[in-house]
Amino acid sequence: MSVAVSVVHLCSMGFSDKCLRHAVCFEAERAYRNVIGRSLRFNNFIPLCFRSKHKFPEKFLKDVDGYEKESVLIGYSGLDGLIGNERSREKFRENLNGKSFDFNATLAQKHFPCIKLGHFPSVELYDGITCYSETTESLIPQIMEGCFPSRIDANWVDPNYLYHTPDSICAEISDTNASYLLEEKDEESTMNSQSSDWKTERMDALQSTVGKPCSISGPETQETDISVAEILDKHISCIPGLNKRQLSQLENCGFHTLRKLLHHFPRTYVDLQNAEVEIDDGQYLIFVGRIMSSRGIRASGSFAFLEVIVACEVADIKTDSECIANEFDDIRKRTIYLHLKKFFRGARFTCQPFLKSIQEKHREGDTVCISGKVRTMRSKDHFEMREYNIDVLKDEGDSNVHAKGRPYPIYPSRKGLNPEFLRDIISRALKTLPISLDPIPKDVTQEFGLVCLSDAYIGIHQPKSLNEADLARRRLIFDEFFYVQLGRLFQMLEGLGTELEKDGLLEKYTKTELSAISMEEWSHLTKEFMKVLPYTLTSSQLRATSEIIWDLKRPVPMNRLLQGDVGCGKTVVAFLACMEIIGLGYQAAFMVPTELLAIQHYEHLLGLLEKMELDNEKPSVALLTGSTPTKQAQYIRKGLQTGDISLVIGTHALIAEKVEFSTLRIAIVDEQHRFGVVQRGLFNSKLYFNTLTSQLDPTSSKDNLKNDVVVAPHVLAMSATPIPRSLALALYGDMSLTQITDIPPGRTPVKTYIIEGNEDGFEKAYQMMMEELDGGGKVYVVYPVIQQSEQLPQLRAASADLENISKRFPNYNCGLLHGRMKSDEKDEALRSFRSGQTHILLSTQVIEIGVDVPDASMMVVMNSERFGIAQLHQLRGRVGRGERKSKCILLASTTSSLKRLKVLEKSSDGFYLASMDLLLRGPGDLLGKKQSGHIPEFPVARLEVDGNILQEAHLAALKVLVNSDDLEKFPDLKAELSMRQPLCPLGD
Ligand SMILES: Nc1ncnc2c1ncn2[C@@H]1O[C@H](COP(=O)(O)OP(=O)(O)OP(=O)(O)O)[C@@H](O)[C@H]1O
Repeated sequence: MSVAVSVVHLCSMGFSDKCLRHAVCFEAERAYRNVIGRSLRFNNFIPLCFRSKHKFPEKFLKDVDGYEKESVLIGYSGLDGLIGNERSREKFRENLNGKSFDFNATLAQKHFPCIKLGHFPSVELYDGITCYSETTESLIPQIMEGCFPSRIDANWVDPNYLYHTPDSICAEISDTNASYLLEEKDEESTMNSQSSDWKTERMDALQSTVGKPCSISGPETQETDISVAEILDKHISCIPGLNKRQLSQLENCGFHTLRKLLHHFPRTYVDLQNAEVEIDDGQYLIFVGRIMSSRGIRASGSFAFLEVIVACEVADIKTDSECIANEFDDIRKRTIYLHLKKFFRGARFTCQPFLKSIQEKHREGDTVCISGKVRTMRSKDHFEMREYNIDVLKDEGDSNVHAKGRPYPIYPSRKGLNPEFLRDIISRALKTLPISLDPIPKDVTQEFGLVCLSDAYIGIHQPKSLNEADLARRRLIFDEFFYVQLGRLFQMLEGLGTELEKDGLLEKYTKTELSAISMEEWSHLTKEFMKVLPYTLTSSQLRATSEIIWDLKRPVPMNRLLQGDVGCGKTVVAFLACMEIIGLGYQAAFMVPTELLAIQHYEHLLGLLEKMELDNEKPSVALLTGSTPTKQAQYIRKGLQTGDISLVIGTHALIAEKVEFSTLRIAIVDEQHRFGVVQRGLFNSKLYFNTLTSQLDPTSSKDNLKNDVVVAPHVLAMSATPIPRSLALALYGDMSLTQITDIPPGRTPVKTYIIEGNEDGFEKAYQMMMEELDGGGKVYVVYPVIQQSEQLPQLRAASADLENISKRFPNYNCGLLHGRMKSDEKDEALRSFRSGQTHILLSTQVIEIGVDVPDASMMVVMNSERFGIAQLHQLRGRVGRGERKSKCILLASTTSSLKRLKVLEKSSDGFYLASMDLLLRGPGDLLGKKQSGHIPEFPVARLEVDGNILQEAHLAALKVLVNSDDLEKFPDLKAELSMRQPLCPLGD
């Protein structure tokens, strides 16, 4: 007989002789440690066996009181493992006497009120002959068919565990999962072609998950009568084998549902076979090794540190050629030692208990995967790492980890959850997913080349290759964008009354040519302005202008992002938009992040306007910055208030409280990512407010009143850098995205040279500078700092180098430009450079933003290792803006950075370089870690890299809505959408 005994928490099984025979569920409240054997944990069915006849369990249960809860996996294959104590073991055998034992549960309950009784039919688990997969299948439905009392229901032990020894449990779980999920699949097969066994098993698991049958017919169909949302939002208790403690642990970490758990993505993958790499000082590398020691060391009364030493075997570089000769057999290895260090300042960190606790976090002998930046130490083969991630791996020899060469997922930690435990739980959660689970209609996923959702989850958590992980990642990013787009468009459609209006809106989005306006319909002023441009617009510029003007003619305020690579000509598009607004009789404001840029735009515009023949219609333009003299600023503000000034270009000064407009109709924000969200918001909303108050002010000129003036201004944001927040805004449906994709004709890519900053390198750079100057070019020399510093003597400084460069190039004039100069000095420096008075401009990165000197043809960047790739791309964009062939020399003073910078030699594509920048920042940051590229709504997507997926997601959302604008045809999708983007009424 088997009895279901509830001793408050978990569950266990009955057994006969040394084999497990029966499942018996019980729950036990307390843990018990160190009574029998070293690792006997918890409530291992002791009370079951002896309660009435033996002193031992009584003692055992008594001792249990006062012990804290302990995590439980019952992993004893028989009595020997269970009872370490020889005497107890004998007694136990005597008692069993070959038969099933009896246990007086009622008596036990009386004695121990914590014991609760329930009934549970005997279940054959394992008789040593039946194969596990068969039993698994037969078990799950039986178990789940409501025969459990409800509390126990959620906590049954996964039968898979019951015949494992504790040490092998983790390995086995993953092993079974791996074979379950991957091995049965043909290496060549696609993610959709799982074997039928696998399918059946997943279906069974699903059945156990949702408690009702489903009708998944295979990858070709995705019909289930259970919605995807219903499956994904199931409580995690549906994952087989979780005990109460694990459940509450997971819940405490926010993993309440399958979805939450499955969305805990690996932060990176390690190819453990290639973790042995060439070591270069200053690089981010990944190693696998074994912990040699872990010590908490008190260095002084207020300073302590933790030092963990890890020994790793790496390929011996000197013998590389021999290695190749011997193929893989004889690769010579050497051992290197990584010293992982963490420092603690403060007296409280120097006490022994603290030091002991930190050193005990790492166990000697553990195999670990470490990623971080290495620094060489004095002793040979010793490296220091101060910023690192450390993950304990399964046994290095484990075939799962090493031999198969699969990417090994590394999870970000969550409230101290053991990553190994997380990996296993996720792996079990994956089993519960049905095949081809996907709320997005199949034709959409096919059209956009996406893997189905369930495969994406498997691919991200258990990829067979990095390619598979990448496909999965792409799908998950797509979803992140798709549901936002779908939600916004859906809300917009909901807000429209008639079908006609809905069709109109969808048409606008689907046929973008309808949302542009032909040039003939531009205002007279805009057309006149076009005539004075010294060049013809590129097709991208034309399309962008047409789209913007189309929006400007609508009563609804535009909210648009104009994105284009450095030097593609965004400014002129913005000027044309201003002309259109002014031509319609309104005002425009143009905000830029630096005074230098404001002046540049102002002068550029004045130059163009001067050429216009229409004297009466010429717009009045003003410049308003922090340095504008008070009187003049007052005058300008008055002009804006009365409407005498139709266009103002300025810096943050434009958002000052005092600035009011008469009829502001467009607010342009250049290099918008340079402004904070608050500043931009202030600009947009404040202008609106001021427009209103001006209108309500009885003293303001009546002539300036427009009927529709109480409308927020149109907003046009511009950015060269595909920066996250701006694109994120573009995502929210109400902000549209316009991209300039081509560059003005006649431009040649800037030729880039990466040169080591040693004596020879400088000599070479100076020589090239001389050639350029002699050929009539102008040169920027960019420095990381203004003044030499004692702390960083290796850095070249702009001010300090002025004399040196002037001496070097006696026939040419040098200028200096940096942020600490006064506004007029800066302006003068740039003006001289532009006019050709100075030929060499020594500058800091102030020139990075928007500075436009079209005939500047060469840039030399000192200590370029101090700049990011994306930043160097922006800097480099200051040259090559005219027809003259341009060069950029990046002098790098560390050898290790030369490799990193090489990417700039090869590419001038801003998006690509942004993505390389991310990759080069370190291997640990690819997924799931919040950093500059992340915003909370998009945990996987890197907006600066994944912008193209955004566009696709937008099209897909439209496609779905064109098919069914109320989503009634796609109930699954609607349910999923309401989970991800609650469908609240328009105007939330
Ligand atoms: N269609 C065109 N043909 C030739 N030259 C052009 C064209 N459009 C713009 N330009 C010139 O290209 C240069 C760069 O233009 P602009 O400053 O507008 O670029 P941008 O996109 O704002 O770049 P950045 O992001 O670096 O500020 C300017 O000198 C401008 O006069």
